[in-house]
Amino acid sequence: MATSLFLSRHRSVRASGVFERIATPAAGGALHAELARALLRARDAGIANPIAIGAIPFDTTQPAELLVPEHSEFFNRDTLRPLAALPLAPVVASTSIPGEERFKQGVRQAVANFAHSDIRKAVLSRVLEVELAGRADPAAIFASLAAQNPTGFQFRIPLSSGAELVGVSPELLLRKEGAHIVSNPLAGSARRQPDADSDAAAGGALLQSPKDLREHRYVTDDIRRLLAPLCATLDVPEQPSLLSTNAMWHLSTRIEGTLRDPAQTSLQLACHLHPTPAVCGYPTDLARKLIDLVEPFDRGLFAGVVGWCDADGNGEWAVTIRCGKVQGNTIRLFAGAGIVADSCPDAEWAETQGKLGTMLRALGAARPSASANVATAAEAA
Ligand SMILES: C=C(O[C@@H]1C=C(C(=O)O)C=C[C@H]1O)C(=O)O
Repeated sequence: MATSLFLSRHRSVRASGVFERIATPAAGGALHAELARALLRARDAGIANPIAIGAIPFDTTQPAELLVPEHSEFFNRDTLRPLAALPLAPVVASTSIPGEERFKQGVRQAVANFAHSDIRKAVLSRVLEVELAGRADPAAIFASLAAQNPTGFQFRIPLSSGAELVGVSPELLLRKEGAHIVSNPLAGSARRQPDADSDAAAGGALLQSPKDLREHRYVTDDIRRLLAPLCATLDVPEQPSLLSTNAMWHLSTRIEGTLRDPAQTSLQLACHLHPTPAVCGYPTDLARKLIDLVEPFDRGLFAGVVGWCDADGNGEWAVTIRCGKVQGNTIRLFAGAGIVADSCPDAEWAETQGKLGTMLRALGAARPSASANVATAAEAA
């Protein structure tokens, strides 16, 4: 059984061995009691500081992919030696589902829908099925991804099917330490540019873009609505700031709060917020229905939640984006974009291309962007 990894500027975790797997779906809430019992069993079995690590799917009625490992250790990411580059089989083919025309048609369909419904935002995504000449090695992909993306949340989660989830998310859904919580939603995006001046201009334009500011606002308003009743203090900055990855600029808001009742676990709180309008839309239930109608594939773990939680409920959960599911010779990559009334199909397609660039570059299948060399990447939280 491969190692599970979740790297963060905060605390990084490495876990191995399977004490128990937990597949109870997050919807309905039974998962949290089940997890608490599993962590108690682990402690009774002699595991000193048991944790759970893994992922929750976008659709929370689907099985969770959590495990309580036999061994886990926390470490400081900065002290990690750079992972040695491992040989990667070359990419031989890639197929988008849906294809370009069908995706743009979906954007038009969503925009038309807004005029006749209460939906204000829907996040539409696509899959890129990438086939390699040989076995897709998750360790090699992770090493390449970590070397190219030193910030954000790098993760490697072995799944019950034998596949692996690998990615680097820039988006913190929820971190909890005692009563202190932080969430750092992202929404509203622009592609990084190859030369420094146009790159800075693209970031500056994003910060002023009414369309992107609106897209972002749906997310922060919804997170405020969900967290305010649970918090004694809650700070939601009025204006977003910029966060950059190697491929994208994002509008970003760091939300911080103090819980009234610190007994809620980080996973309970993450599930309370999930899915935010950053990956689903607004209002949530209507947007989810529209996504079901328009997207011709199952998101699975994409746009879900990935991270870890300890027996005191402390932990950190990122939004499962900029990722792929690795199995055999293939890796299934995912990317989405928030659609609002003034969205343009060409620009939304280009946004998903930009987002796919992070994983494609790790696979050696995209030109390295000059912007990847700009050492300004801010970091979530
Ligand atoms: C859905 C994705 O990203 C989400 C959507 C964003 C947007 O629409 O601007 C930005 C960051 C993420 O919250 C993705 O990367 O696939």
